[in-house]
Amino acid sequence: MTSKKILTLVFVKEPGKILLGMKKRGFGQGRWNGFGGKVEKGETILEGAKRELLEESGITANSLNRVGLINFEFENDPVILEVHIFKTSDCIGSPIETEEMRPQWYAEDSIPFNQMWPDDHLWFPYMFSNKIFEAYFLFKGMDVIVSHWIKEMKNL
Ligand SMILES: Cc1cc(-c2ccco2)c2oc(N)nc2c1
Repeated sequence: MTSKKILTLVFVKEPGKILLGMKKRGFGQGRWNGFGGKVEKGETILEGAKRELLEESGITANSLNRVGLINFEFENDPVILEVHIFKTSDCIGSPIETEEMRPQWYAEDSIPFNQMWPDDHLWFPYMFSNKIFEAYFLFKGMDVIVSHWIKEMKNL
């Protein structure tokens, strides 16, 4: 019997560069990623994404664009992570380090994929080319992708 945990990921974009955060503790610690986390009771997924971006980076998004939906499954784990991916270039504030994340800008052509989740290099091209996508990844542990698919969508 599987269950779903809904999470968000927000990527802040400026021409030619992307803001990533080094996760300082908890799930995904030691990897660069977007900003996000759980969706709380009583908030929409969009509201949760904006809240997590502000909490983790100090940045306020005036608007977010939905770019992808990824389901992550782990072998021998009934909880599937349903991760809603957003992108924004319409923000207020400069990134600050928080307890959760250490922010850093990266040029689009020098993203530290070797210090990120192993799926990222597979779907980042969809995000950069403004292709809305849906994806599924089956993990064995935290580092090995057993199987996956990615498909471009007209909308989510
Ligand atoms: C298995 C997995 C989980 C996440 C995640 C957790 C919280 C938000 O996202 C990932 O994020 C990325 N980029 N790859 C990921 C793989």
